[in-house]
Amino acid sequence: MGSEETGGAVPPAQSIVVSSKNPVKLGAALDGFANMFSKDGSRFTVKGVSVASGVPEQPMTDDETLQGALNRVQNAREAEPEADYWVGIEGGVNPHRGSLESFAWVVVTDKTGRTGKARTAAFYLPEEVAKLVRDGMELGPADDLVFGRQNSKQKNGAVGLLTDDAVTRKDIYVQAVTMALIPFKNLNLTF
Ligand SMILES: O=P(O)(O)OP(=O)(O)OP(=O)(O)OC[C@H]1O[C@@H](n2cnc3c(O)ncnc32)[C@H](O)[C@@H]1O
Repeated sequence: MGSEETGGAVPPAQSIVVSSKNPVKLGAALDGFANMFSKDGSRFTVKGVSVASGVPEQPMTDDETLQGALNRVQNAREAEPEADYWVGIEGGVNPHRGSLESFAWVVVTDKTGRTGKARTAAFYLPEEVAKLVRDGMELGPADDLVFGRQNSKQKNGAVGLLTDDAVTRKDIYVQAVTMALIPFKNLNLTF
């Protein structure tokens, strides 16, 4: 029975602030929260803010990438203190057995300080892209150069280009946002 039928008030939407203006990250945050909480009847709004990551534009290790996501959450909270949740998403690469793997870290925090972290699935970059990144180019522009695209980082991303959209950048980010919300779904457990 819906709340209108019972005469109950519809609970207000909860606000999510994402520390980026990249539509891939905003869409992934909204879909991740909906995956985890829409069955509970929760509704969400999302807003993006541009904040510093505090790490290089192209994080080059797993730890640097996680640090960027943590810094973004902190900076988003300072910029928009009235939100219910803050989400930091940082894309990065990491050297692995002679190749470069690509992935992102997601960090979510709420007003109480409860925090969840998750890493996306990782995939290996082709040498044509990896060489440009090792030489100092960001992954987004390197993809655009190798694949002849424009602003692919705000569209299907490297993984979308490499899989012909069987898996997109947003797909792997949605899954990681959902997993980063595990501590918010299991309030009786310790994380
Ligand atoms: O505006 P922001 O939030 O910074 O969004 P961004 O797309 O630039 O993303 P990041 O700073 O998190 O990522 C650092 C760089 O790595 C790139 N990157 C990371 N993961 C990627 C992916 O899956 N596909 C394409 N580019 C990716 C990204 O485009 C940047 O050039």
